[in-house]
Parts: sequence; C-alpha cells; structure tokens
Amino acid sequence: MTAEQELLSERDYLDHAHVCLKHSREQLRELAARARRRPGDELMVEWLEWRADQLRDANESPLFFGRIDGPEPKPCYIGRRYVSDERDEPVVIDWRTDMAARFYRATPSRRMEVTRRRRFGFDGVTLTSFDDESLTEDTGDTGLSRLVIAEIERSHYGPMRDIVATIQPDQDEIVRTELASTLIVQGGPGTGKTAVGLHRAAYLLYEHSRLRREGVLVVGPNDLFVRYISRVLPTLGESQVVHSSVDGLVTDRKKPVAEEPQVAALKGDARMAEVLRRAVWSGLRPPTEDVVVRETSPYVRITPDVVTELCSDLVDRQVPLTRAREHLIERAVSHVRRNLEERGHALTDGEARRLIRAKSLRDLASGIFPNATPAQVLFALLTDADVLRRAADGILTADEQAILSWPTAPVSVGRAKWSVADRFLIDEIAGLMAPPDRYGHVVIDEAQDLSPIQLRAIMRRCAGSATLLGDMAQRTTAWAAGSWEAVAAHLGVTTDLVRLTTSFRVPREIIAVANALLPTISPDLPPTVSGRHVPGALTTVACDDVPAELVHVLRATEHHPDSVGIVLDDDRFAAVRKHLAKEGIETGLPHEDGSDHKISLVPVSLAKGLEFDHVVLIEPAEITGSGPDGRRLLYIALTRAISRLTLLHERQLPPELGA
Ligand SMILES: Nc1ncnc2c1ncn2[C@@H]1O[C@H](COP(=O)(O)OP(=O)(O)OP(=O)(O)O)[C@@H](O)[C@H]1O
Repeated sequence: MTAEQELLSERDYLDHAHVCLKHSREQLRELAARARRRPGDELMVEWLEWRADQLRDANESPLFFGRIDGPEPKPCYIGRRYVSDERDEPVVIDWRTDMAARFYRATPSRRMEVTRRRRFGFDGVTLTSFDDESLTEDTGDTGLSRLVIAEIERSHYGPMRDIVATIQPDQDEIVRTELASTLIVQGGPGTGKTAVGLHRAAYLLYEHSRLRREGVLVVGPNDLFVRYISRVLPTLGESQVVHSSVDGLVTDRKKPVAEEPQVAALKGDARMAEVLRRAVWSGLRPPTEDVVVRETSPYVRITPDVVTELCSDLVDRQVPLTRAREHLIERAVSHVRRNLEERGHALTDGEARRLIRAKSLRDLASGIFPNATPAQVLFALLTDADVLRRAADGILTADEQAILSWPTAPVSVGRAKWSVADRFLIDEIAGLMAPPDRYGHVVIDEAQDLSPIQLRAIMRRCAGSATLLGDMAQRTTAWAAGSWEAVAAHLGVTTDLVRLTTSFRVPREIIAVANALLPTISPDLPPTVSGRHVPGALTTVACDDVPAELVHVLRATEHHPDSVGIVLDDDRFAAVRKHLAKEGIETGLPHEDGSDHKISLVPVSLAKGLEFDHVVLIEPAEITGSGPDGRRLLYIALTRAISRLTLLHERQLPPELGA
C-alpha cells in the first residue's frame, strides 16, 4: 500500500470507530429506556444513562492517536477511551490499559512484542498524517518524534492540554506507579511534572474504582494556576477530581493580611504543630464536682472519679475533641443505664436517645473538652504571652515566642485579621478538634514551596497515597521545607524520589541560559536537558526605553497566532499595564475571568507553572534585585517560553546571563 492509500485506510478506520461509538451509545440508551419501564430499576437506569453519557462523541479530540502492531494479530489502536464494535470486539483501547503501556514504553532494545509504533497527526479532528517507528531495527535515534515536536510547538493559548498521545517512557513509569506508593517527582522546568501528575490521577481513577468514591484532590500553588490546569482531567474523561489552590483549602472569603517572611516562616515551622497540640490539650478541665442527671427518674449522680475514668483513654489517645465529647456522652449514658438498672429501674432506648441530647451531659462534655473554636485558641496564643509560654516553652525560644506575639491585640477574635500562615495554624487546630474529610489520593504541585505546616494540612486530607511534584531550584518561599528529604520527613509516610530530566517546553537555546543560574540557586541539581533545538529562540534587546521597545515587540507579534507572556517584576506590573492600555494593546492576567488573552501580563511571582509560545522578559536585573529569591524568580521567568524568549533591558544584565 502507498502512504496515501494507508492514510485513507486509517481514515476509514477512524470513521468506523465513530460509528461503533454511536451504536454503543444508542444501545445503552435503549437499555435505559427499557429499564425505565420496569419499576424498581431506577439505579440501573441511572447507571446506563451515565454510561451512555460517557460515550458522548465530544468531537473535540480524536478517538485514537496511536497504534501498535505486534502483540495481537490485528493492530491495536489507542485512544482516550474504549470503543467496541457490535460483537464487543475492541476497536480502540483506553490509553490506561496494560496493552497500551506498550505504546508508550516499547523500544528497539525492549520491544515488548511490538514491531511498529504509529503516531497520528490531526488537524482538529481530521486525520492528516502518521509517523511510523519500526522497533525491529535499532536506528539509534532516541530523539523526539516529529509529531511530538509539532504537538509541543503548535501555537496555543488557553488552558493546559493533555499529553496522552505523547507521554514518554520515563513519564509513563511515573503515571503507572502503583497506588500504594507516595511519589516525589523532582524535575527541571518543563519536564512535564504537572502533566504527569494529572495523568497519574486519571490512571489511578481508571485502575482503582474505589477512588471514585474516595475522591482525588489536586492542589496547585494559586487560583491562576488551578484554572490553567483544570481542563486536563475533564478532557481525559475525569470530571470529578477536586482542584484547589493550597490556600483555598483553608481560607475563608476574607483577604489574608500580609506578614513579615520571618514571622510566616516561623508559623510554618513543624514545631508549631506541637505548640498547638499542647495549647489545645492544656485547655482540658478535669471534673471537680458531681454531675446530677435530672432528666431521669430517679436522678443519677456521676462523681468526678467516674467521669475521669470514662474519659481517661480519650485523653491518653488525644482523640479529636469533637469526637471525644461525643464518646464521653455515650459512655455517660451507658453509665446512667447501669446505675438505674442496679437500682431496679430501666432506661428505654428512646430515653437513652433523648439523654444523648440532654443539657446535663452536653455541659459535662464541654466542661471537660472545652468548646473554644480553633480561631479562639490561636487568638489566645498570639495575644497572651502566658498562654503562649505554657504551650511553647521547651519548643520555641523566648525570641521566637516574642516574634509570634502580636504587638497590639485586636479587641476580640472577631476583629482579628489573619495571615495565610495563621489560616494554616487555625486549620491545624481544627484538625485536632475534628479531622477534615479525606481523599483517596492527593496530587500536590509545586510542592517545593510548601511549609511543613502546609504539608501537614494537605496530608490531613489524604487517606491514601500522594504524588508530590516540584523543582527545588524553583523554591521561592521563606517557609519551604528546603529539601525533598525534609519534605518526606514531614509527610510521615514512606516516599520514593523519582526524577524527570528532559524539558519538553524549553528549547536548548533557552535552557542553557537558565542552567547557568543553577550553581547559585541549587548547586546540587544537574542541568536540565532539552529535547528540542530552536535556532534563534533567544533574542536579547538592549534599549534605553523599555516600555517603548515593548510596544514595538508586541506590534510585531500582532498577526501571529502565538501566545505572548510578558513577565516582569511585580512592582512594575501596574505601570506597564497602564502604558500598554494607553497604546491600545489589550492584556490580561492569564486565565483571568475564564477568558484567554493572546497577550498576558504576568507579575513574576505568579509565573510559576505557566507557559507561553513567546515570552518577553522585562529587565532581568530588576527581578534578581527584588529580594533574596530574585535569582530563583529569574530562573522561573526564563523557563516559561515554548518557542521564543526576548530579553528586554535598560540596566546591565545579571552576570549569569552573559553580561
Ligand atoms: N510527553 C510530552 N509530550 C508533549 N508535551 C509534553 C510532554 N511532557 C510535557 N509536555 C509539555 O511540556 C510543557 C511543560 O509541561 P509541565 O507544565 O507539565 O512541566 P513542569 O515540569 O510542571 O514545568 P514547571 O516546572 O515549569 O512547572 C507542557 O506544555 C506540556 O504539555
């Protein structure tokens, strides 16, 4: 067959797959209609309709993207979901099956019975090309396939896309790691950490149906980033995963107040967990007087000794306070029942149920396990030096205690203004009172930036394993744990550290410049390599009027479909936005208000995790000079470009950039 005939035959197969999908959906609808006519089959109807809905032909992404020849007599087509024909024979298999793993992993030296791998190229949903790789002969070519490069370099703006068609072997290993393992993935900029974490979530949901009940949580650094990644899992057919920014887990609607990095770092320190534990448990008030239960006839008297005995193991085990209160009440009711029986009386089940809500027992429980809210406990610590000393002595130095205390106390807890770090402390206290709902698996992106207290807040919401993604070279918070070993220690579970080393986003010409910063910002990390060569990707423009030159650069991009990201020091953001608006150039924060701008204006503190076809980086020296993390911020800014990076500067460039 000629290549042209082969392409036509593949198109026929794609049409066949669409017909099969439609047929399966119609069949399910028919079954649902029949079940609806049978009374009592509501659950079955619901399930059949859900299945039919899943088979909707969304026409947004092609039904298959690859094919392998080899293990089966017939070629095996791989797509985002399973499609079968009228005889229930597979037409397309799901990318998450074991058979599909061969598509991602087979190499000439480890063929896995595959003789040929075929990748398909599409224009929208029209199949336009294919690229074959023979696995029976070793050409020694380990570079990226032409279609993979075309996919990465395709102009785009808008939310992140899935990479299901082009997952690389080392990424696939991570995606398919067993559910029980908690992984830490260290990788340089653009090595696919975020993409891999999201595909791992989709894989685990497919492999372990219980995760659909238990839930999966994806945590990102901020709302902008969460919006950027939030389309990936739905395109993979997983729309029930919960996405949240790390602050979003604990914040209410009030804007947090700013705070000195040194104070925030101390509040994020793991030792604070012990301080808070002591503060909560030191509030316990042992009983001193008899409690008289007047809701029964005759009355029952409970002595302090009995109460102490009823709650001694709850105190020893430090059972979360809300539960401890409930347990104590239940035990007190049993005691009342026994006491009445010994005196020849009985307590009916109805009376026992009413007794559980009786004021005398509620007062007893909250007298011992106080009802203070988490905010009240923290308020007391930050405003009363004696309370803090009792909880922190032997854990925090006197100087550290002084740093924590508020210089002027608000009149009441209702008037207190909380910082982000405070909100996490309140969450820690809340966890000692009543544990939050937990998820079966948690994916944590940009984990290098989290404080031990933030890590604890996330892990409190994790009932199973976690996947942590990050790059120690991109660490920009004063409270970060500092190394993956330290992060692992705070998680309290066994972890495996795995590495990704090849950047898909950043071309060689740009990554080389960013790598020059590594000896200063993260000397232990090896340079990132790039799988792509883009001649002319880096342009440096020295000028004497940056805003005017910026307008000039942007005008030149006007008729090109590439997305453009202007990355600049936070303090310059407002002035540049105003200047561009005056020039009639529309910009916005990326993924702001759900709309996608061709030109995004990004304060460097929000650039982490984002990417643009073309990045215009304003005044690098301003970024390096912005604070202790200036060089790390510059490293992040330099590595946001997929195809082109323009450095615009008036001031001398930092020495690492070849100045
Ligand atoms: N196997 C792949 N095939 C095609 N594109 C890929 C592949 N892996 C990653 N990419 C693309 O590379 C870009 C960077 O990926 P991603 O954002 O996941 O990297 P990252 O390691 O999280 O980067 P950063 O450290 O900057 O946050 C994305 O556009 C992603 O779609």
